Amino acid sequence: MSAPGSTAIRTRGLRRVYGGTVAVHGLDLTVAAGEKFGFLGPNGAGKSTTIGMLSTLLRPSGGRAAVAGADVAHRPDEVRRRIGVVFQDPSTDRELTGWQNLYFHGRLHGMPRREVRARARSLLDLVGLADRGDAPVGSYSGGMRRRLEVARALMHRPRVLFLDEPTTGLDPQSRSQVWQKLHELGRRDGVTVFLTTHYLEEAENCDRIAVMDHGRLVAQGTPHALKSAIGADVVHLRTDDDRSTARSIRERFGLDAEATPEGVRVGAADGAGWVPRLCAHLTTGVTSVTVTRPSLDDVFLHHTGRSLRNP
Ligand SMILES: Nc1ncnc2c1ncn2[C@@H]1O[C@H](COP(=O)(O)OP(=O)(O)OP(=O)(O)O)[C@@H](O)[C@H]1O
Repeated sequence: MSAPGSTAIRTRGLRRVYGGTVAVHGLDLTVAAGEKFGFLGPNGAGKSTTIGMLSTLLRPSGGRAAVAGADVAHRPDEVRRRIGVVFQDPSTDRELTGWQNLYFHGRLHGMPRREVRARARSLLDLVGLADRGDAPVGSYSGGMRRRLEVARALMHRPRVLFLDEPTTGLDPQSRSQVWQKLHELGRRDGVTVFLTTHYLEEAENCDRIAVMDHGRLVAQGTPHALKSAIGADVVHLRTDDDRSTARSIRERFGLDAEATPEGVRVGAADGAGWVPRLCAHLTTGVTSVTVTRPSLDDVFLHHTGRSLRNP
């Protein structure tokens, strides 16, 4: 549990070079405690390298990073005690039961037996595996194994959870189950979640997003702000009198409104927020309103030239 308003992750000029390749160029990132932070980028952008440095598996070539209050280069053991990590490839032991996987992880972290038992049961319950805890992991589905990995990463009560593509390869139902559990965790324990993903709906679920390309940060903000920044929403209206409605919108709001054969078309920065104000102003009858927003895929395409779905 972290104090509200505190910083969970802070990097300044963080850099990693592999031989002649600069994988991460001077990254400046600040993630608040309790945030769900999405780290997006095309293949090879430097996401895994960044997670590797933040989780102390890779030594930075330059710059600084502090995670859960400890410096990754100077106090890596402290960082490790305070974080949980779920990697792209499953790493739970298939021969052991779900409960045993959690138990051994807790013991490895020096937790007392009694606490480990109670915590393992409660986490199995949290991730919806209470009735399968005594079955070997080899008998689990992909989604169940993923949820077990999240539970295991949480055993030692980390303050920051790193998830590298936590739901890749899962069906939509398992993905939404994993997400539901992550939301519950955020609400219950205030754990900071830092994740990479290629799924739009997962990115939408984040409080804030950073987009990385070629080792550099190219955009960051809330999903809403990022979408608003790349262009206006389009508001379509069907009215009793499209011409006079379009004129009235232009005069009253100074927006680009046009009467078309399909109705009135208006460009507005925050369409959904503007429509109530519009309705309060209009004297003509409105029969329908549609607001079309730029998607996060549009944001990704705008900043990286590639689609998030097909990086
Ligand atoms: N061990 C390594 N040795 C040399 N180059 C590496 C190594 N690991 C990564 N790189 C290079 O560093 C850059 C960043 O790779 P990284 O794996 O961090 O990207 P990523 O955004 O996580 O990509 P993906 O979405 O494919 O996992 C790439 O150019 C990659 O080829």
